[in-house]
Amino acid sequence: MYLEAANLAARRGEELIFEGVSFRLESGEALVLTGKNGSGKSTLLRVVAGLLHRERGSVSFTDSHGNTLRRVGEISHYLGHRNAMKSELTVAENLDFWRCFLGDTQGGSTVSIDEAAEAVGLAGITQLPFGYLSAGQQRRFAFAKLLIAYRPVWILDEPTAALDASGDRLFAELIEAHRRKGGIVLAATHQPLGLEGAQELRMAGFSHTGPGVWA
Ligand SMILES: Nc1ncnc2c1ncn2[C@@H]1O[C@H](COP(=O)(O)OP(=O)(O)OP(=O)(O)O)[C@@H](O)[C@H]1O
Repeated sequence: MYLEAANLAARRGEELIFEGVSFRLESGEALVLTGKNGSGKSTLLRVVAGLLHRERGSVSFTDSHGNTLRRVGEISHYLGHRNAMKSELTVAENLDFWRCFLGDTQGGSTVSIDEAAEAVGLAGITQLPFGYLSAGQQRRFAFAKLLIAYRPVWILDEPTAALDASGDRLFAELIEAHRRKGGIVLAATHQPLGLEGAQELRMAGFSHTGPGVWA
């Protein structure tokens, strides 16, 4: 499997945010987007996920023969700045909603809601309303969403925001486990995620971004 972006450009309002962005990730690979506030990391993630219109270029998910498998939005998890959970529903109700909504994509394994809670270090509190939880606990359960429905591509925007040191390590281990099973990861971050052999794409805003942006 390959996740490929070719010559992408995106606009927010009247402004061209970046252009000429290309990358190609194979099963098991990770690409980390870095760069200052406003440099376009979230915009690029949302364009790849199909949540924002692209000005130019293409995004594809293909097999080794170049055949398009599915649209990227259908085979990816997108974890944005916001957790996309309802405060008044319990954690279990939120995760159950997401599992039904996302369905399952062939080719991988999933875990139960209780197992996902345990995997993010929060077993036993899934009956609490999501809104009762601390910011770090909420982020952990937002991440649990990635474990209950299989998607080969994980698109993560500041995944470790609000986490303590043990949460950082936990998320890194979960991401690495996903990669070992052939998953692909695209993540924006301001702090090192500690991902083995990850490539880096430094976003520099429109004036500097071009085909030679690989660090
Ligand atoms: N809805 C919007 N309408 C217009 N401009 C926007 C909108 N959202 C973002 N922008 C602009 O797009 C540019 C890139 O924003 P983006 O959120 O992609 O940056 P970022 O690198 O993810 O920043 P941060 O590190 O702060 O999260 C910024 O200049 C921002 O002001």
